[in-house]
Amino acid sequence: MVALSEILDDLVSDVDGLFLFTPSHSHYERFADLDVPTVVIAPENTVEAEPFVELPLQFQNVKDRIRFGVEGAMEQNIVEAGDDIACNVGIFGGDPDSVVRVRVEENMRSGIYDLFANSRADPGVIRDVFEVAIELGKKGQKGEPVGALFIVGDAGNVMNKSRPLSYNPFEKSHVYVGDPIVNVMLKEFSRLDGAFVISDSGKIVSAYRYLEPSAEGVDIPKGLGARHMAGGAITRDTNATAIVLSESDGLVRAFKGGKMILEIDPEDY
Ligand SMILES: Nc1ncnc2c1ncn2[C@@H]1O[C@H](COP(=O)(O)OP(=O)(O)OP(=O)(O)O)[C@@H](O)[C@H]1O
Ligand SMILES: [Mn+2]
Repeated sequence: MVALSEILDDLVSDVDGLFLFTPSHSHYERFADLDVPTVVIAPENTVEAEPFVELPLQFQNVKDRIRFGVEGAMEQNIVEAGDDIACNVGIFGGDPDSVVRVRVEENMRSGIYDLFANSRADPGVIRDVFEVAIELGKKGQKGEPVGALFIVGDAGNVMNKSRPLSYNPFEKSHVYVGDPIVNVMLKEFSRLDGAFVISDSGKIVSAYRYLEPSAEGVDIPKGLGARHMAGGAITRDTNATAIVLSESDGLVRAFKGGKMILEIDPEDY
């Protein structure tokens, strides 16, 4: 007879680190005297862990969640290419229920961490816009699916590469994304054409912008239409990040540097 734990031991043997995703206090404490470095990846550092990587969204796709943690830890020089790590994540529900062994490699970088942490706009602004797009994707506009295009950061350059489709309802206002009232306004205006332009600090600069970026060298998945092309392309032409809700498939996608970085289904959030 062989004990199961002996065989599964391979999964964690000789790892260079343990990544704990959103552990409870008691779960975290069990690893206090561990002989390998422990990194906590969570929305908030409630366990006061060091090192810690802040998770802006509870990515439902486990690969996205792990990539975010690994890329964040690479950025903080906690791990490097060639390291093997064990990731303790919760797949069904919040509590960690699984162990995934990952070899850290430079070419596994998807840009998911960079998208939130190192965009022109503040990380909180990127997260707030994601939240609006997710909410809009879940509920639609009066029950009907709706699309929306948010161009976040580097607003001066974005304005220079776009033109108004209609009068700008945000012309003289000083309103910021993340404010619940503003989120209601964004949802209301999403029924109409064009893009929202949002500044680095989250100020809504304009609605109804028709983007006119050069689409040269833009690498976006086939099958996506003009909204996604324009959103993707403006992120190559400027330092903005684009967050796009598709009316046709209901997914939220993010583009940076002319590339699609992340794709999520609002129904999972
Ligand atoms: N260059 C652009 N700038 C701003 N908005 C645009 C631009 N091109 C298209 N749109 C907006 O996107 C809407 C949908 O266009 P289209 O169906 O071609 O895009 P799509 O990428 O297929 O998006 P969806 O998945 O939502 O259908 C248009 O009605 C328009 O409001
Ligand atoms: Mn379409």
